[in-house]
Amino acid sequence: MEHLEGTVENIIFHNTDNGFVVFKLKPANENGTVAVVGNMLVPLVGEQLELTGEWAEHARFGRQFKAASFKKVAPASVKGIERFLASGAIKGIGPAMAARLVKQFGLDTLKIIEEKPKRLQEIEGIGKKKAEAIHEAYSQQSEMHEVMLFLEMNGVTGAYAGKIFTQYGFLAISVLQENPYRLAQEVQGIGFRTADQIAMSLGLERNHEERITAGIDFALLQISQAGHCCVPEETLVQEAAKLLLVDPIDVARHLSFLIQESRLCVEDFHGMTLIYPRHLYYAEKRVAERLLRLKDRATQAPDDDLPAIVDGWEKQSGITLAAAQREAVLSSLLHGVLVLTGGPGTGKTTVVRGMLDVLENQGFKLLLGAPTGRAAKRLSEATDREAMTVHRLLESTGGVEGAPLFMRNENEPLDAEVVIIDEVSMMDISLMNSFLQAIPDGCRVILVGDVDQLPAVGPGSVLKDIIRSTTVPVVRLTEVFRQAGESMIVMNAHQINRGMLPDFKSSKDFQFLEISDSDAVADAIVELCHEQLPKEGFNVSYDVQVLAPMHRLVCGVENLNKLLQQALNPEREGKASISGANQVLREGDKIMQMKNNYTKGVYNGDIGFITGIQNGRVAVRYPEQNVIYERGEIDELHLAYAMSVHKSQGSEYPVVIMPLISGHHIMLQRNLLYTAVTRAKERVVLLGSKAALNTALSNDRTKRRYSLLAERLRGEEL
Ligand SMILES: Nc1ncnc2c1ncn2[C@@H]1O[C@H](COP(=O)(O)OP(=O)(O)OP(=O)(O)O)[C@@H](O)[C@H]1O
Repeated sequence: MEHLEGTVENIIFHNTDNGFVVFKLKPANENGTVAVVGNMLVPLVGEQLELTGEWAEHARFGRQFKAASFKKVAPASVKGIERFLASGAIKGIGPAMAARLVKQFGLDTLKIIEEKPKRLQEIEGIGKKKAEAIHEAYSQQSEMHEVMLFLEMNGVTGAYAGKIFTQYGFLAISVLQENPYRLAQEVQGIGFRTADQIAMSLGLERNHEERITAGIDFALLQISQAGHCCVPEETLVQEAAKLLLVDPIDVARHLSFLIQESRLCVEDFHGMTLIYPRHLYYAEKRVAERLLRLKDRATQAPDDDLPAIVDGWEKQSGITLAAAQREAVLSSLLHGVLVLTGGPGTGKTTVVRGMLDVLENQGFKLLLGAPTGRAAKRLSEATDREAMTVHRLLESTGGVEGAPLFMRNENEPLDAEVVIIDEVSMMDISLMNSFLQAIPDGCRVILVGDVDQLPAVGPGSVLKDIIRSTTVPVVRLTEVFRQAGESMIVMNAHQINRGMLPDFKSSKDFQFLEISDSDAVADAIVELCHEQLPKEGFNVSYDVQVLAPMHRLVCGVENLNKLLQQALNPEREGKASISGANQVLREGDKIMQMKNNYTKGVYNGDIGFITGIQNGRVAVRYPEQNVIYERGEIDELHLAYAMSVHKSQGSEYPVVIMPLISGHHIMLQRNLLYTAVTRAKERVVLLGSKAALNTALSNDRTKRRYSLLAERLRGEEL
């Protein structure tokens, strides 16, 4: 790290969203100026700064100083003070007035403005009112700078300082002194680790109770991000102690306190103490309560000869239902809650169509939904009826990640007598809770999904737990109705689901390209996308999806995206681009929205294309709408030439390409491969080693997620 001291000459560029600023600095004891870049509150012209950072060579702008942190030095010379005041920093003082002020008060000018504003009236043109106004404006400026200085001194640099100041304004110092961990809860973009770093530099004790609380919260957050609703007490204590570097006994003691205060929830189950974050505890409990209530409350169908209704439908549609399929349609007429599960080609769609027809015939008002836009679209196409995302169904009105706001809830329930949701394996416990709260008593709920798919990204294994509980009617379709010749993908998906080697020989619809070296696998994927598939008539942007088991390594999502971007949408004169976290986004790129943004109406997993980039703003075209992202929001976007299998859930693509390499062994699981393969409609190309394929096939130890939904549904003593 190097130091640089000097006076700010002028501001060249300033981005208000992320605090990025470029300015010219005149170094002390040197002629000329240098360019400084960094993330910080915009300095004032004439201000003297002490910067720490490093010199760098910019391809277009040449040598510049990249400032990591800065410290303000009060202008020490009369000239410095005059420049500072002349810069317009203080409302009411321009260059002429600045000159008069320093002429009169010299080095004491700032002190007089601050402490003896009455004396300002000694200057011609300054009356009582104006003197007060100058004093006021200066105090405000200095207060802000005091906050910035305080943050700087405590190791909070650039963008963070800006965010903290934006959130708390002049209260920032007291918030930080009281409980710096509030930042993790209240300031977007600041997590536990940053807040902890600030707290440590403020001298907070390792064992401080706010620190331990924050550590426990963070450990719980990580655990829920791994898919669990709750966690055994010992695991939580160990995790938090490791994170905080404190004695587990202290964590355990504090945990008991948090439970006593009802800030966390607890459940004892077979001698095991399970800890829940409050929202997940209530979500799980209410999902169970609601399902049990709705189960037996369905309004009866007007006709009572139910088998005759199904017979009538078979005749009219020309389809003879298999026994399980028939049972499913009948059950939809009988029960308040019904689960329909089965793999590809087992007739789920056929059965749903049957259910819709018979229920509609009985006069029931129906609604259809699915957790993602893509899945809703497919459901709508397959049933010739309107289908919406669950978020739209519930009339999402914003809110933030983890705390969405829905217009539809127990007070304002959905106007429906039957609601059918497809791809339910993707619904986490929170969304299921919001959904069930909006179902009026008497309304039927039909949950359709493939329980062998990967579970939801969010916490819980709702579909699996409901089935496991055996308290809700479940129809499981196992017979495959597609012929081998008709679809090798479906046949092979079932082979994979049974842990058996797929058939790669019979059709080019399902290929395995054996390549042992990871770099060669990555190259082959690019070649397929860039050369071969387009030659065969595929539109790679729309028809082909590369899925990877992991983010890391040569064949991980990140690297494949870089390689594919280079090949499919290379840099070109006149094509605008913008740098984000670990990626460059370019006009024409295929991108994915990475989290639910309720305000913009774009959701985790939505795919779009960048249509323009201007002044740090990115325009994206989604199938349903165009959306503008401000500079500070572009981290919500990620290149999507390649994506993780998890993110592909609920979508289907003509062609799926997936690397299978040993380096990804921790992620190679049967349900991951099964989920990937079942995304494809026309062709699957797997590339990699047989060993990796075998690992994926044989590993069916899908990690059990901690949840007590099944037990609650069974009414077990907890
Ligand atoms: N009882 C049946 N008799 C004859 N054909 C059937 C029957 N049930 C389903 N099929 C046929 O089997 C194929 C798969 O059915 P369907 O699309 O309903 O299954 P699915 O479970 O929704 O599959 P996917 O998830 O792959 O779309 C379709 O061509 C359908 O017409």
